[in-house]
Amino acid sequence: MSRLLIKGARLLGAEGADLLVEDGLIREVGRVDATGVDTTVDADGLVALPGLVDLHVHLREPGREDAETIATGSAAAAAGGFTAVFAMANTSPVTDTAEAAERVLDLGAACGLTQVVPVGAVTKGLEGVELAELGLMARSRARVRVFSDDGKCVHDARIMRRALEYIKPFGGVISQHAQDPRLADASACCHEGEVSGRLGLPGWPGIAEESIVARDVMLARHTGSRVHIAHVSTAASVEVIRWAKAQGIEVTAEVTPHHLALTTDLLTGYDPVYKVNPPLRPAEDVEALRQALVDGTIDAVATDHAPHARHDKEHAFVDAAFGMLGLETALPVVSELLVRPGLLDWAGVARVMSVNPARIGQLAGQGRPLAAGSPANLTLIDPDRAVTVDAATSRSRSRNNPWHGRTFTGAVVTTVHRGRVTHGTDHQLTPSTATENAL
Ligand SMILES: NC(=O)N[C@@H](CC(=O)O)C(=O)O
Ligand SMILES: [Zn+2]
Ligand SMILES: [Zn+2]
Repeated sequence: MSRLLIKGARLLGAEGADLLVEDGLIREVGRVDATGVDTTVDADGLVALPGLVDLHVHLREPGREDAETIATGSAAAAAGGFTAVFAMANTSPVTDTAEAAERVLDLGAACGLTQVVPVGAVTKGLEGVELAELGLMARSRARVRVFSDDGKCVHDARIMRRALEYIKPFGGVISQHAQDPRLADASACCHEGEVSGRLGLPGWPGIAEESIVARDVMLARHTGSRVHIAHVSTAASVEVIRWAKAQGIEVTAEVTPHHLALTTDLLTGYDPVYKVNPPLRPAEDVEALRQALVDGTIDAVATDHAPHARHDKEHAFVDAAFGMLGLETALPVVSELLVRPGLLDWAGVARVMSVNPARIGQLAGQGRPLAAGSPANLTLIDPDRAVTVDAATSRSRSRNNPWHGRTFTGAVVTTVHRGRVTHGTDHQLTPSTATENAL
């Protein structure tokens, strides 16, 4: 059995410690004797976090392998420090059956770079009319717990209510893409306000999100079941979620790195790389989202990694596809934006990027403390390393990266998934068996 030694990592709340990894588990933490070890990772000065977990990615397989595959998306995830990702159901065909979910699970396992967890559709074909096979997906080998029609809103209140009732017995959760299709239709592509007026772009008003968030927290209260709000983007959505949590309603929420950092005025150049759903919002919303993440109203950072092929993205703004890449840049953005200014410490990052998303998505082997007996899913971070984003070197098959050319301080150095190094700088590993482990 291969034995991996991680030497001198900064564990949360502690100084340098060694971690001995064997058979996919953390065996020892503290001062570890290096004899009989196959590979050593020098983690001097690096922060060790439980492996990052992303509740919201689009891997495009099956159906749009020209934009991303489970293999390229998994590689991007590993490079970004993620040991688990939830793959949204808006593929072609849609993940709306047990077989489809198992296929995604198996393709992910075959890659072995990160845990690929299929999200099940709420409605057949994401059409919003008939419930998908929620129970069969839950009972399948894929053990689906997160259901979402993401890309579309479950806008019919009766369907949403039935879905919440159905998933309650097995502790499932509905991740809602909150967009009232009447208040923000398919053409809406810019925050409705001064900028959309000036640019002549169809407006996507905050109320289209907030009204669904308000309805869904009431449905969660009524059913006693769990709702998760995907990519929250406005201050008023945050207010509703804060109120709902104070009532004890079972609601959780995520925010993307781009909604924490980027604002509407970036659209003035009509660059489609900034076209995303929900749209980038004004600075007041961005500020409210940061505060909500820091005070726990928003539980998690999720990337909504949304790769698109050039021929879908490089169009006039109104015609381009919605979405941007996120897996490889999430940790650097969070480090730069929240950790360096002192808004969040590394324990806070572990909470919003690992512990909470693992809990929301019901993943037993993820988001666990780095202690003896835990599965060896972990991420080593250099908090002082500067990285300049180069869209051309992405592991993703797509290039729609809104951070191209930006420099962030804080970088993922090594990712360990089930005891194997899935991402790492070669020179960090001792030469003897480095190649065997460094995929
Ligand atoms: N976020 C996006 O702009 N696009 C997502 C769909 C979604 O998350 O709603 C996609 O699938 O491309
Ligand atoms: Zn969405
Ligand atoms: Zn999405």
